[in-house]
Amino acid sequence: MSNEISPFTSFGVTSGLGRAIRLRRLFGVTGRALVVALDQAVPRGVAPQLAAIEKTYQDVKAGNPNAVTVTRGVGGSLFAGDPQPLPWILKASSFSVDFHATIDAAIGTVDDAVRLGADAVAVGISAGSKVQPQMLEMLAATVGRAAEVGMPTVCHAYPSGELWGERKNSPESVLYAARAAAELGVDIVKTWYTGSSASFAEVVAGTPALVMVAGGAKADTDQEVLEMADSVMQAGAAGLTFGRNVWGAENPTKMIKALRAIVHDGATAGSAAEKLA
Ligand SMILES: O=C(CO)COP(=O)(O)O
Repeated sequence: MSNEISPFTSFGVTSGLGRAIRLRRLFGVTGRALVVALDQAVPRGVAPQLAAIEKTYQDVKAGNPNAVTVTRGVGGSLFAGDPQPLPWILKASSFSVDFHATIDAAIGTVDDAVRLGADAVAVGISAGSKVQPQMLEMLAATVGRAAEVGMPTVCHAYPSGELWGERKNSPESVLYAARAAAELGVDIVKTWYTGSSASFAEVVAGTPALVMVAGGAKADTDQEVLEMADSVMQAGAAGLTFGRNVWGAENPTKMIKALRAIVHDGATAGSAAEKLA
């Protein structure tokens, strides 16, 4: 046996290789990703497209996003019979429609993510909520366990707490939420768009993690969705995690292809719109 030390020598017995392989499945070699979130039923209600989750998943899959985000129940039902499932992120916490919009509760674990074959585990925090400290504890515990087993972590970090007052939705509040998640050691931070490329570039610059953006409420037109995506990528983000503006689009498959062109091929909103035709 050779005594040479190779860069791969210890990877077989550490969690580092597992984390690296999973991140590579999600972000390829470019470090960019388009993720489609299908986890809104518990926090936002059962939209018709989420009720018909099997069809919606097939439409999404046909657009070839880098991954989907789902809860363990939906993941179990979608992927068990799929010979070639998409890479996926387990949503392991949730807030609750209308009643508890600023409290994320644990609804899954890092060990579920391992058992179910997920490529990352996602937990949400509502920054500025009265129970922010408890959510930070949940996130810290998730990051700690994920590090032990080589599972990348995602934080849906929103400044949705009731304590912001007039500063809610401000670029300052978005930076705070994103930065809090990064401070806890999260790999991927997903947060709200700030409304302009310049202000979002400050969020990216102040957040030492891969930064992604949520799509938010359904936009009036597809073009608005593409313009937001273009502006987010111009700001230096690692990608998009869009839900309602993808599965709620008239043609989710075409919307994904248009967004892919922006995220992966550097297309502008104008040129990507050709893929919607
Ligand atoms: O990741 C998301 C929800 O978990 C993003 O969803 P929306 O794009 O619908 O805001």
